[in-house]
Amino acid sequence: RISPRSPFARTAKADSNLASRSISSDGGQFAKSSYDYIVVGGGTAGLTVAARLSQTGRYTVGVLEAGGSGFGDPIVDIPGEFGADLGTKYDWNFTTAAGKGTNTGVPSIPFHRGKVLGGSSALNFMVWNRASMYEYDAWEALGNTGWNWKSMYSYMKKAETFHQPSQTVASLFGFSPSSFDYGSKGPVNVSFNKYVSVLAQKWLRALESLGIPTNNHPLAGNNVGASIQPSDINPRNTTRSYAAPAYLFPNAGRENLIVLTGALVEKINWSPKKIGDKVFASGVTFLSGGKEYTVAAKREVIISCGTVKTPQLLELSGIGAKEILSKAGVKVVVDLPSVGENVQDHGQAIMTWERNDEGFSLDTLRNNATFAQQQMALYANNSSNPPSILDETFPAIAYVPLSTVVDRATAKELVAEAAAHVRASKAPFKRTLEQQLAFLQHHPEKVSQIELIIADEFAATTVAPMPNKTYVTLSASPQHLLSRGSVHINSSNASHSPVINLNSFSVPYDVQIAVAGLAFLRKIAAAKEYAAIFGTEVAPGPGIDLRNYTVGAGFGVEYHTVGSASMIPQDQGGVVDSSLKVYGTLNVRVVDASIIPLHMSAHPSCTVYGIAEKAADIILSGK
Ligand SMILES: Cc1cc2nc3c(=O)[nH]c(=O)nc-3n(C[C@H](O)[C@H](O)[C@H](O)COP(=O)(O)OP(=O)(O)OC[C@H]3O[C@@H](n4cnc5c(N)ncnc54)[C@H](O)[C@@H]3O)c2cc1C
Repeated sequence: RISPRSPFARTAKADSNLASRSISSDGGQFAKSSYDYIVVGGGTAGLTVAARLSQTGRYTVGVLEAGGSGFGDPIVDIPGEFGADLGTKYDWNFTTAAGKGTNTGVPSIPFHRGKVLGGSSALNFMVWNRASMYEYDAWEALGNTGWNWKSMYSYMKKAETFHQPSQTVASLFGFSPSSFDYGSKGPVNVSFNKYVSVLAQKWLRALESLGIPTNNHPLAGNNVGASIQPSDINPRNTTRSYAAPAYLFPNAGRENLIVLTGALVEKINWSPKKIGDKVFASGVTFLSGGKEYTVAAKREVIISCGTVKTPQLLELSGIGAKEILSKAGVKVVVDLPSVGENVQDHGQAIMTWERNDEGFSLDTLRNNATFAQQQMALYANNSSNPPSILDETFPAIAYVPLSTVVDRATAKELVAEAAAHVRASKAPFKRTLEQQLAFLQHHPEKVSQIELIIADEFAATTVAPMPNKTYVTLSASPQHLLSRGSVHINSSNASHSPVINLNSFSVPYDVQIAVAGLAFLRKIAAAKEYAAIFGTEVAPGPGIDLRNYTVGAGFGVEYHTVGSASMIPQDQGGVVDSSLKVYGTLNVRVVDASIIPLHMSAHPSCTVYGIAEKAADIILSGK
């Protein structure tokens, strides 16, 4: 199935690039060469760093990706199909561990990660945004010179090309973006939805009526307030602009960039030579077509497997806590106890209502086959008048401080509770908690604690949608949980999933924030702008205890996992240094969302591209 508007459906050049030897599934052929850089994982960060390293022409780059290509598949390409590729062959289909200890009762949930060229950028919901400047500056304050807002802003801009919305779209949203806030020459296309739902049209006014100011520059270093946000969508053909079409397909003809799909890397191989007590990677071992191969790296091995598989690969290669490795039967190469620790995600609690208005929503695609066909025809024609509902994602978002969702006295009590937790914490990551506390104490109105989103569809997990009904969903997502989770191996087999312990609500403070956010959603539902739209609340529904719902049946996360190979000084619990080199190694780096030491109030993909852009410059500068 090829999407009617696949970015490359009609370009002979791209087809010949794809057919060229640059992208293949022939493991034997791939292993015949050695590469200056081997990049493990052809996902968001992996394809970015591979494209930039090969761009110079000086180096050969070999990328090993476990998944295949989603090239032209409508469930990947069509924005309004977001979510349709979850649970498919493009997904690792992990499951989280059920909560234990103080987290008891939090259920195990499906945990999605991309297993496809482009990785999770092919699966995500295309929200394109950045956190506040304070949150990036906190990475530098943790001991990472040069990792600050100024630098990250320029690298995030380097990754993107911004497209202005049409006048009609801008006036429907009630918002005119400034192109100065964005980049103009990068591979990822960033634009505003062409289809503007009635919910999004009323968003800014509804939130203003609740005291949340409109922010017209949410991607320029201050994200607090209600805003209309862009998505990583190519407006020329309204297709997802993700790492594969942005960084790989246009460069797939490069002789020095070779990509192997269907290749599961099992471990890093070590040279017998050491320098001091540091080990040197000679290459990797991988499985392809049922056979095992080794391939040599002349300069470096770069791990870009994402927050779940990166710590797994490090541990399978002998880098990790010796107790965990020994238990799984893996020989210790570098005893680095922080691998797989410091895992952070954004929690997510949602409320769904039946709609009283007669309008369409994304639910109508499910309810009405004629409507679905009409919308697909509009989509295939790239119609802008009227636009197709399949052009829609999630433009209406707000980032808010604690003072929005609780009164001043409660906010003060919550900050005191957070401070007590941080003071008592003995975790090696105490400094990350202290930085987090500084957000609450020193920048209470400038660093957002909760994200609010409105969605034009049913999204509840505790009940099923009724046929022929349409729905509206609101979500509240705590952005700075104090809880920390882990990802570790319990087997030496690379095909087995690691144990994902999100541990999301193990600190009572986190539960209170999530519940306060959830309760605030009812205020949005009651805003006069939405009076004609919001009907009966179907989830959680009247009478359901919000706390039990948040940590029980309604538990969810935003799949924004970071931190499992944190960039922090080694004596404070780090896995990589500020040049992204793994401690104890001479030539292994991690380049992906795992290195983020402290979570931010943003959807991470824009930041991950920025990290990979910066990493390429660090590597090329010889650091
Ligand atoms: C459902 C969902 C919704 C999301 N929504 C948004 C959103 O709207 N906006 C946003 O900004 N972010 C969103 N995110 C998060 C964002 O997509 C990720 O943070 C980001 O893409 C992670 O990039 P990465 O490079 O770290 O990992 P990935 O992009 O996941 O790349 C890792 C790659 O490594 C490969 N790999 C792993 N192990 C191996 C191995 N052993 N051998 C070979 N290959 C391997 C994988 O198959 C994958 O291709 C969402 C994520 C999900 C899952």
